[in-house]
Amino acid sequence: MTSAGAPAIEVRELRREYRVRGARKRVTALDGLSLSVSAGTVHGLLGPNGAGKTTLCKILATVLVPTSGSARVAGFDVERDAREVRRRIGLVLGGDRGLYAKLTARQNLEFWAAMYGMAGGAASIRIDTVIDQVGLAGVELTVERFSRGMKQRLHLARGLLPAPEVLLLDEPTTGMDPVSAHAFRDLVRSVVAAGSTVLLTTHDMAEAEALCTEVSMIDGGRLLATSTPRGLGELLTTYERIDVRTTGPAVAERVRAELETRDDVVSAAVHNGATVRVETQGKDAVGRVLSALVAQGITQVAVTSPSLDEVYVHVIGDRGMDVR
Ligand SMILES: Nc1ncnc2c1ncn2[C@@H]1O[C@H](COP(=O)(O)OP(=O)(O)OP(=O)(O)O)[C@@H](O)[C@H]1O
Repeated sequence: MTSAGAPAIEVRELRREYRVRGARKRVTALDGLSLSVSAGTVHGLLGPNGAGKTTLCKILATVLVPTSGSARVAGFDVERDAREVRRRIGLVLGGDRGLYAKLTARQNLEFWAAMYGMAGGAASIRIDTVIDQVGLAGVELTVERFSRGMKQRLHLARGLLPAPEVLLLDEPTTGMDPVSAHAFRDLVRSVVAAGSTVLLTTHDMAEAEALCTEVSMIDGGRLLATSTPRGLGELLTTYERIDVRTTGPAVAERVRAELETRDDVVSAAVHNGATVRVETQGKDAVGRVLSALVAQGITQVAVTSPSLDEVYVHVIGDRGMDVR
């Protein structure tokens, strides 16, 4: 295993162009991307369609080579040490790709185990373990009769089969119902608790917020920002939000007008007649505004931070959004 705290993934100035058949110009999928993922964490890659997320996963999995730049996984270079990288990763692309419809989950896994060079009793034990881990034990159906969620779990089982140090998950919960997605996230947490590192691409801000230690936002093949989900909110602006409950519209309007004149208040607006929504900005602004409210006898307040989807809209815009 990569030692805790050391980068499990290190990407430097990564560039990947695609030649498009019939067209003269090339598509730049990755445009000088640099990124570092600490071992033992879940790192989210968030970005709209075409941002370059899948291309990055494929390069890290040694399926594609970079046009320029470098990438290391578990300390090994994806080009020079591709074999070493392959022994340490699991790639889960999702969808129907790579699943054998006429086989059961176990038969699919037996096939892949053979592909990984696993054989005999050790392979059988490992298959039992991963089938159990993803909740497919006892399912005798062939894959053609699987739900979307079951297929995703089988994909994950395949990714887990070689007990990877680094697991690359490309939109693993797309199309899953909320219950399956919740169970899937618990499973990812257990994989990380057991010592692996997970890189997860997603359009789903709620997923990134629930699961990721850090999130990188990418767009146009470039890194826009990396931070904790909460830190990204602070990076955008240091604001926090206070919802002030008043006794009625007249009081709400008076409170709004007073707050609006303050330097540490970005905006104050009346919602639903009696609630004033206040956006504050700056260090300790919330504390000062709360003190001013209490001095006026107002104590019904709730303080919240911006959610990741609000940050996403500010940083990237509303392209490719999938806010659930
Ligand atoms: N095989 C290919 N040939 C030509 N262009 C490609 C190829 N694969 C990807 N691209 C282009 O490269 C860019 C990045 O695509 P990529 O699939 O990596 O993005 P993504 O962030 O994973 O998008 P999505 O969320 O839609 O999966 C896009 O402009 C895409 O059209």
